[in-house]
Amino acid sequence: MADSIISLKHLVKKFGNQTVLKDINFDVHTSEIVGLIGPSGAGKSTVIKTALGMELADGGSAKVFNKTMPNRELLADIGYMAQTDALYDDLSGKENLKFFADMKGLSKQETAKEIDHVAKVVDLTDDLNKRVSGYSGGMMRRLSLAIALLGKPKLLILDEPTVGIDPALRRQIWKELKHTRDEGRGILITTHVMDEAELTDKVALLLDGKVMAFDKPDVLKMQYDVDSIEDVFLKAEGVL
Ligand SMILES: Nc1ncnc2c1ncn2[C@@H]1O[C@H](COP(=O)(O)OP(=O)(O)OP(=O)(O)O)[C@@H](O)[C@H]1O
Repeated sequence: MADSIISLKHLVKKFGNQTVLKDINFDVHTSEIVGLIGPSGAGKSTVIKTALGMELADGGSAKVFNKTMPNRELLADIGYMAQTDALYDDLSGKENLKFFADMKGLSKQETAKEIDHVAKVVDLTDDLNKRVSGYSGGMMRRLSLAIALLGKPKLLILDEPTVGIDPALRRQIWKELKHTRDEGRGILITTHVMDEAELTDKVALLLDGKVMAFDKPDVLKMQYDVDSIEDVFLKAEGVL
């Protein structure tokens, strides 16, 4: 059995009197891409932030690499792409990448090689020397993804990484994610694009503060007796 790299057990998160996460249970293992889907406002980002220790859980436990986050020692092992870009606007794309490579403790030689690679994956090679303030929204998303990929972290946590990215590049990014998975690393990804959910190894469907379904896309389609993950989603929501 592959190692569990994210383990969420009976996780509860409240904001004021709103209980967003009621009882969240699922694991992400090495060599696995887990897709977290659910309606807008269901709590997908909250699951991620609580797992990463950016939000404090009100109950249950969230472990990453068997440790409670935040944990500075694990920084280099996790590539996190948030839903909103946290970039330095006054710096160029390359300077941003250098800054984050430094934070992750990459050597100078590794940094140059990695920047070259991640820039190619997100198709930003020709724009690396432009200041981020002049980037389009999609370019900023791509730079954020490139930063998350830096240094081949053992775990990637990506919150809506392909928003604003066109289909050809999206395909290229998924190729890289599968390659990452095949190298024995793990990925937790949220998406609104149901075609992308089909590409994951397991889908966690978040509804009413709980994971209503968690299994391989094909198994879920069989269970719900439908042909697509989109229809699984709609049936679970009671729309179909
Ligand atoms: N810091 C916060 N303070 C108060 N409420 C919050 C906070 N963060 C999230 N929420 C609330 O928790 C709920 C879940 O938000 P979250 O961003 O996790 O949903 P999501 O599934 O990621 O949504 P989307 O798909 O639209 O990004 C929402 O009702 C949101 O308003």
